Amino acid sequence: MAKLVDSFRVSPPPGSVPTISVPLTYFDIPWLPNPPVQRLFFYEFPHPTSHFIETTLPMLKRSLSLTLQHFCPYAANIMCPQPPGKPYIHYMEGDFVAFTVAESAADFNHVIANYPRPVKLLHPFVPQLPSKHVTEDGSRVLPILAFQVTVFPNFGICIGSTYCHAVGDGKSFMHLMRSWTSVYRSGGDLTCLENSLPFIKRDIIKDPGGIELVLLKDYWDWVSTSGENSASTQDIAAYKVRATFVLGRAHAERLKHLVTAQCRSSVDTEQYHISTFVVTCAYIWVCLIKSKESVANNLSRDNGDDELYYFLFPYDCRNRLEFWVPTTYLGNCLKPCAIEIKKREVLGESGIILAAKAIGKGIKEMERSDKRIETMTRSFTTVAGSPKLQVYETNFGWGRPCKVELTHIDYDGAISLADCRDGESAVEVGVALNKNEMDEFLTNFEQSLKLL
Ligand SMILES: CC(C)(COP(=O)(O)OP(=O)(O)OC[C@H]1O[C@@H](n2cnc3c(N)ncnc32)[C@H](O)[C@@H]1OP(=O)(O)O)[C@@H](O)C(=O)NCCC(=O)NCCSC(=O)CC(=O)O
Repeated sequence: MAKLVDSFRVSPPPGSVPTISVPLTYFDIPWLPNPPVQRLFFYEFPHPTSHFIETTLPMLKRSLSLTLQHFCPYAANIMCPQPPGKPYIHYMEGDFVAFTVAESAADFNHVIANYPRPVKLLHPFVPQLPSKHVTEDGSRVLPILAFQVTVFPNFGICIGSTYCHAVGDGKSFMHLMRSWTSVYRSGGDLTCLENSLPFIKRDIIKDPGGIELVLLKDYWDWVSTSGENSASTQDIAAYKVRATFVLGRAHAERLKHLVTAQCRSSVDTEQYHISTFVVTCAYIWVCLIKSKESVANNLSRDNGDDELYYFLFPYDCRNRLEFWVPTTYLGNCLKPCAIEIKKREVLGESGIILAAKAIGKGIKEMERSDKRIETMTRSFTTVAGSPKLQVYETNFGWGRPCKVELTHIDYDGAISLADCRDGESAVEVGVALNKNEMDEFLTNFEQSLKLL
C-alpha cells in the first residue's frame, strides 16, 4: 500500500513551448494498442518524508519542468481522431505530466530484492495515467506520461513511471530520464543538455512502400473491434510472482564461447551474431520453456516434436536504415525480430546453443533486411527493455538506482532485460510467472549454470 501525499501537474515553463502537432509514424502506430510501459527506479534515500518534501521535491519538479521544454511530446497527449483521421501527438500550453507523491510503510529491502515476491507488491508504486477522454468531435485523447515518487521513510524512494509506448521507445524515454537527472544535478542549468538534445521532427522517417496505411488499417480494425474494451489486465497478474535473475559476465562469456565453438567453421560463425544479449535471451528462453512444459507435465520430446516456440524482440533501427535517423531521435524506431525453434531442439541437450544460434541468425538477417515476420500462433516469449538502455545510469545525485523494475511484464508474459548496477554482472533479467512455474524456473536456471 502507498498513502497519497500530494499530486501535481508538471508542465514545461509557461511560454517556453509553442503549440505543436507531431504525426505518429509507422514505427509508432503499432504500439497504440499496447498497455503502457511501467518502469520503477528505486534509490537509497535515508531521510524522512518531511526532508524529501522540503529539500528534494521542489527541485525534482522544477528540473522536470525545465527538461520537458526540450522533450515536450512527453507532456502532450496523443489525439486519435475517428477514422480516417491519423493519430498524432499534440502539445499545447497547459498540457502536463501527472506527478504524484506517496509514502509507503513497506519494507524497502524486501521491495527491491531479487528473490520471488508477489507481483502485487510493486503495483502501489506504479503511477496511473490520467483518464483517456473523448473530445466533442469524437477524437480520443490519450495522456502520455505520469510519474509517482514514493517515499519509504528513512530507507529509500521510488521514482515510478508509466508511459504510452506510441510516443517513443525505451531509448527515447531513457534519454528524457537521463536528461532530467542531469538538469536536477546541475541545479536547473539547461546547458548540460546542449550536446544531447532530442531530435523531435518525424519527417525523416521515409515510407516509400506505403506501410503506414497498412498499419493504420490494422489500428482502426483494433479500435472498432476490441479497442478500449480489452480484458482487464489486473486479474491476469493476481497470482504471479516476480524475480530478478542476474547473469554474470563470466557465465555470459562461457556461453558465447560454447556457441561459437559449435559453429562448424569461420564462414559459419559469420552467419550468426553472437553477443551477451543473444546468449542471455537463449538461456532464459530455454529455461522458461522447460519450466512451463514441466509444470504442464509435457516434457516428453516425442510428443509434438515439431511444435514451434517463438521469441520476439525489438531491433533498434537507428543508424541501420537506408535513410538517416539520428541516435537522438525521439520516437519509436524499432522493428520486431521473430525467432522460431522446434520443441525437440529446445528440450534436447544443446537447447541453449541451438536457441542462441537461432537468435543470432535472426539478428544477422535483420542486418541484411531479409528477415520475414512470421505469423505466431502461440507459445511466444517477448522482450521488454534492453541492456543497452543504461537504466542504472540515472543518478539524481543521491547515487545510482539500487534496483530498476519493469512491472508491465506482470501482465503480458514478457521478460525484461536491463544493464546491471555492478560491473561484474552482465544482464539483469526480470521474470513474472505463476508460483509453481517460478519454482521450476529457479531450479532450471541454477542447474543450467552449473553445466557451463
Ligand atoms: C538487435 C539487438 C537487440 C542486438 O543486441 P546486441 O547486444 O547483440 O547488440 P549490438 O548489435 O550492439 O552488438 C553488441 C555486440 O557486438 C560486439 N560488437 C559491437 N561492435 C563491435 C565491433 N566494432 N567489433 C567487434 N565487436 C563488436 C560487442 O562486443 C557486443 O557483444 P557483447 O555484448 O557480447 O559484448 C540490439 O542491437 C538492439 O537493437 N537493441 C535495442 C533494443 C531496444 O531498444 N529495446 C528497447 C525496446 S523499447 C521498450 O521495451 C520500452 C522500454 O524499455 O522503456
